[in-house]
Amino acid sequence: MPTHLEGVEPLLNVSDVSKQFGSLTAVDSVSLKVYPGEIFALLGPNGAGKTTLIGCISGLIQRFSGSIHVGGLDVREDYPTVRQLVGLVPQELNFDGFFKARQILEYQGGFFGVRNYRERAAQLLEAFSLTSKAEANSRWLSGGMKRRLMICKALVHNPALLFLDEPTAGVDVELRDELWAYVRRLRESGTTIVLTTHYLEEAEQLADRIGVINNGRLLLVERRNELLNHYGERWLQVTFHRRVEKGAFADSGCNRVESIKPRTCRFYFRDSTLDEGETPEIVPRLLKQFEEMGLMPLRIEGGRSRLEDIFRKVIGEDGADNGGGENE
Ligand SMILES: Nc1ncnc2c1ncn2[C@@H]1O[C@H](COP(=O)(O)OP(=O)(O)OP(=O)(O)O)[C@@H](O)[C@H]1O
Repeated sequence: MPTHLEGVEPLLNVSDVSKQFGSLTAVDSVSLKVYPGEIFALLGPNGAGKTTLIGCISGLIQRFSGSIHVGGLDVREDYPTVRQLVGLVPQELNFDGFFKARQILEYQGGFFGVRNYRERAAQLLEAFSLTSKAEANSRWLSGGMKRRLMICKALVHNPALLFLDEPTAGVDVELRDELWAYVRRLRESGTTIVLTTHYLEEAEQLADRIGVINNGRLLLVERRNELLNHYGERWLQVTFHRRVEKGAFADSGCNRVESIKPRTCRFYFRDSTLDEGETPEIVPRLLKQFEEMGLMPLRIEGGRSRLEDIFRKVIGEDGADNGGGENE
């Protein structure tokens, strides 16, 4: 459990859930807790089991083993109540393009028994900058507007927990940034969000915690910064005034050293500083070593591994554990 959430009841509690499709195990013994107010990203390659897991949680899939509770209620035994707590934005369009944007939201409100469904629809159209399109046939909306309308539709009944399945799949950079801004605003207004994504940058930008899923198994769940620090490395790339072999740095104390060019080496090290601006303690030691070796650094650049590198590492380790190696 994240330390800042100790004592807080999880909004979503998935316990040892498995789902088979014939001989295929799409979700394999997954346990997961999501706490109120979080953005949780479920990260995994195609076919990892993300959509199936969301289907089990949101009630679309009823036959699975294990248990799932939302707000303390069992998703199968208390389905009608749980359905009111959950909103789902699927990957594909889920409205009839011949209805107007306003109608889609009002009908959805009616379906969920929202008393003031007209006001609610108008409020959502306003919040998602769709008021001017309220009376437009939804099939004529732009791709970004359609995505926003799908989010509105999932929010009509004011769910506590919102699932976004691949919210920015196939959208351009501008629209992606716009959708991210909406997701952040939703969280600020108190909605707990679980999103699935292939886009590592999306998880890196939005999520408080990240779960990595592969072949139906949840391989790890960590706070974003901890994940970066645990699996990630920082590096320092130094261009010297003369050629130098990476072997010359065997005693540098780094995890590894790479030769980038004849005069340029990259030094990788683990670092526990969370703050990007902090200088890791190995840096002054390296600089001293360069001086002792008579090496003059002409150019120094720094960076840290991105979530993408980490994802490859975790999935690669999983492949190795399973005797695979496809991802290595
Ligand atoms: N109704 C179904 N019948 C049979 N197999 C299914 C069914 N739904 C999903 N699967 C299989 O279960 C596995 C997990 O699929 P799922 O859609 O959950 O993956 P995903 O992580 O959401 O993938 P993507 O990122 O491509 O959407 C896949 O091998 C898929 O083919």
